[in-house]
Amino acid sequence: MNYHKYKRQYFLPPVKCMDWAEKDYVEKAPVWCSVDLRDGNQALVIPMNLQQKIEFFKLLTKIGFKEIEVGFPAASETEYTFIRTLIEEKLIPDDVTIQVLTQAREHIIKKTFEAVKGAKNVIIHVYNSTSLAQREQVFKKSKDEILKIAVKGAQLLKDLTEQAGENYRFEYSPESFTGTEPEYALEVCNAVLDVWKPQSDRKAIINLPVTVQHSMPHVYASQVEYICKNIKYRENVVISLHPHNDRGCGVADAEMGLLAGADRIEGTLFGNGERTGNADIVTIALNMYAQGVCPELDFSEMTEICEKYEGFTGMKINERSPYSGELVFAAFSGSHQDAIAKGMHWQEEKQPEHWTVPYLPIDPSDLGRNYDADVIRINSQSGKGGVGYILETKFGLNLPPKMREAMGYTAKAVSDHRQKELLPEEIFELFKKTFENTSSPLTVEETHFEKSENGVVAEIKSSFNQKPISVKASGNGSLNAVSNALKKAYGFQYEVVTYQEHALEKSSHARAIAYVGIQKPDGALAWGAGVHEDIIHASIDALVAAINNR
Ligand SMILES: CC(=O)SCCNC(=O)CCNC(=O)[C@H](O)C(C)(C)COP(=O)(O)OP(=O)(O)OC[C@H]1O[C@@H](n2cnc3c(N)ncnc32)[C@H](O)[C@@H]1OP(=O)(O)O
Ligand SMILES: CC(C)C(=O)C(=O)O
Ligand SMILES: [Mg+2]
Repeated sequence: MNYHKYKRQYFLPPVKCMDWAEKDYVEKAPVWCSVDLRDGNQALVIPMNLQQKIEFFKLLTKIGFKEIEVGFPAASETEYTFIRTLIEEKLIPDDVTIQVLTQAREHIIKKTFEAVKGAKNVIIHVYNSTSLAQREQVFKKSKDEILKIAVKGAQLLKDLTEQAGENYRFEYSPESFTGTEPEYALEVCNAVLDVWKPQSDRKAIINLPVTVQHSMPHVYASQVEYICKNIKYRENVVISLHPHNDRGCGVADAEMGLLAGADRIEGTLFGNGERTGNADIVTIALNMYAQGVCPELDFSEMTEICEKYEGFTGMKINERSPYSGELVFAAFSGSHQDAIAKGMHWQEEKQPEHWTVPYLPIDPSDLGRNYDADVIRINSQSGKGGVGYILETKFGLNLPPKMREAMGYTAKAVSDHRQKELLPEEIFELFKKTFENTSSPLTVEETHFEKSENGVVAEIKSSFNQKPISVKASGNGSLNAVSNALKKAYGFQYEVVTYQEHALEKSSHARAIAYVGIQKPDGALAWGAGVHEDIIHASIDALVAAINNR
């Protein structure tokens, strides 16, 4: 591959800007602006239709966005009609500002103003490209000429707003900022601001787009910090970021840009957007949330948000997409399941107010996700912790620790053999099939007990490999007496080393489950379980099943 073909296309600020490095997390939510609805930015193969856009807009307001870029009205009839519909049908909540994008060209700006007539809160966003590549190759204009395009556009926005007697807010983007010399981008932005003369009650937005990502995030942070420190009217200017994701660093650019002093983020749900997408607002917001900072957006109904988003856009959320993907809370590997199950118990008992459960950066239930379905999932990588957790939480079975281990290996082997995940019901069936076998080769058909001086005498009718036998033996309890009778009848050699029981249901007719572990002369363990309303019956079934499992 011919890497000589490429060179770095970004420019560092003329002075070192590193204050961002002193901060380690984003301390407060930025102003969020969703750019999910502008077709040019979304680059969907089939752009959304009017109804889908309206529903998407409603979803965005429900999540809590207060600024929403609703389109580029001069770009297409659908975008124009959508904006008109929002306004004419009064679908814009009073506390939501719509934003519209326009090139710095007179007829396009005029069409944009027509589109927003009658709207209460509007941001008119004007842009032109300032990068070296675009100046040389596309516009074929000098720095001064490019600056004049921006200033002319800014002036027209101001004039048309005054003529309309409106109070629209303005945004300017030096498009391709990341390929622009920072001092030149600053000069252009300052020239635009000199036209607008922003006030505290009508701040201007200067948006620094990562139109194409050319550098590591810390370079962008330095560029942003340079603009923040040197822009005129800083107190009346909102510094906004619009990172795309070409190097896979859209979220990192947004976060580091905020550390560098920015106030606002333009991005999209799940990082959709042209080419590799925009900064993913879901991730940025929930990264904050996971560090105890209120993101001021509500993703508590994530499953519904995902379904709607996929329906509107026709895009698919990747299973590994942070916080939202189907698999992002799933733990398959045994040690992780073990740690999560223990962590959740610890959380409940010791620290309900703070979440530190291993492997789960946030509590899945905060996003409406379900522990049973989403977290502990069983395949060949799973172990006793996960299998035990499923049996306990879904089916009320609290296995002795060593039996959990045996069940864990059984489930793992089946999953490995079938090369598929085992669902909770399949695990339960496997448990019953493996540990509740009271029919072959040993069966116990009848038991009678009498109290004796030292305990109990059991008389049993049983058969082993279809050979029936009746035998009597004593023991210190019923199970011990039956066990002694079976040893006497068939010469079995084992010791009962574990016996555990618990109720399965809460009613007065509750069935009980008994677990029996026996140890063979070679030290190996075998396990059985029995379920019955009578606990003695349950324990004998468990013993028989353990013997059958030797
Ligand atoms: C990174 C971004 O997301 S930028 C925004 C992306 N675009 C959108 O979202 C909307 C989609 N765009 C469109 O549909 C079309 O470009 C339209 C409707 C806006 C304009 O269409 P047209 O005028 O027919 O064509 P086109 O955009 O190719 O025009 C190019 C001309 O505009 C000039 N131009 C391009 N951008 C700008 C700008 N921001 N400001 C001023 N002039 C510009 C070009 O230099 C070129 O000039 P020339 O005719 O002298 O060569
Ligand atoms: C119009 C601008 C902000 C844009 O979408 C980009 O540069 O990516
Ligand atoms: Mg963009």
